[in-house]
Amino acid sequence: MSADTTPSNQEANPPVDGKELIRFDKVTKRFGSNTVLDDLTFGVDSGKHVTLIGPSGSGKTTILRLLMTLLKPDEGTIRVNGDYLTHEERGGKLVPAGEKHIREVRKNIGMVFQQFNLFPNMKVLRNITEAPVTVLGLSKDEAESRARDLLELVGLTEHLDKYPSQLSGGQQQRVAIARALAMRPQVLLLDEVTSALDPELVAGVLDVLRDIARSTDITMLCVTHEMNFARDISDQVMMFDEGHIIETGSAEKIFGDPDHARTREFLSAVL
Ligand SMILES: Nc1ncnc2c1ncn2[C@@H]1O[C@H](COP(=O)(O)OP(=O)(O)OP(=O)(O)O)[C@@H](O)[C@H]1O
Repeated sequence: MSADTTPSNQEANPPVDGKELIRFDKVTKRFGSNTVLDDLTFGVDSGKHVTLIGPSGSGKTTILRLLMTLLKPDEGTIRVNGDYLTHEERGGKLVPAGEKHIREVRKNIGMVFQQFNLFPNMKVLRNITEAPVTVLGLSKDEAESRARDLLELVGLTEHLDKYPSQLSGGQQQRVAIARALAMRPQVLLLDEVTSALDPELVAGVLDVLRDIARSTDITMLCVTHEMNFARDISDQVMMFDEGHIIETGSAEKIFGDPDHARTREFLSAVL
């Protein structure tokens, strides 16, 4: 990692607003000569539902992948709940984070992908209990009780004994949502979770997510092309274009009366 990615030691115990859960500070991400995120700074408050919108290739998924530590920023820092994702404090100094630190921070973050990524050789119940048992150290009984509650929430109680291949895409995606929530993360990242579904299965998955947004205090970061869904659940919408957030505001503001011409152009193409 280059020196300029290391925050100054003065920032080792940064004053993080009690309500702020996620903070990107001057984050730049490049793939070769392609600068995908350019000196990006933003924060997300705890409990908020934030939707990232913008043209294809504008860097939305890259934000989620950075938060999952599937990618590392070339410059800048990312904090979740005050903890640096890519650095840790050792002997009063901030140094590049080790695997253990990254695993700890990651426990706070759940992600649901476009492809459901379930374990094909495990039944539904085990798909949901596996990580709580192996990563969090829950007993099998505790994990199963948590999984049963979540299966009820996503409307799949009667399918707990099936393999993923015996379920529809929409049902598999609802299992993936339950699996992410079983870790009780503070943040749920949703990356185009309905894009791979047949159109008739989309509504069921979005309804489950609407329910979760309404009934839990989880912080959500959502990349979606489903603009009606975005309008329904979002406390805040961020419009991305070429690696920058060009406009952000309430769903009412962004969908109803955006300031930026690029936002109007984008929305008129997708709405
Ligand atoms: N692993 C990678 N290697 C090289 N380039 C990448 C990689 N991942 C993403 N990119 C590039 O980064 C840019 C931003 O991609 P990203 O997936 O974040 O965009 P997006 O806004 O989510 O787009 P979409 O709406 O199409 O999913 C694109 O130009 C993409 O080709």
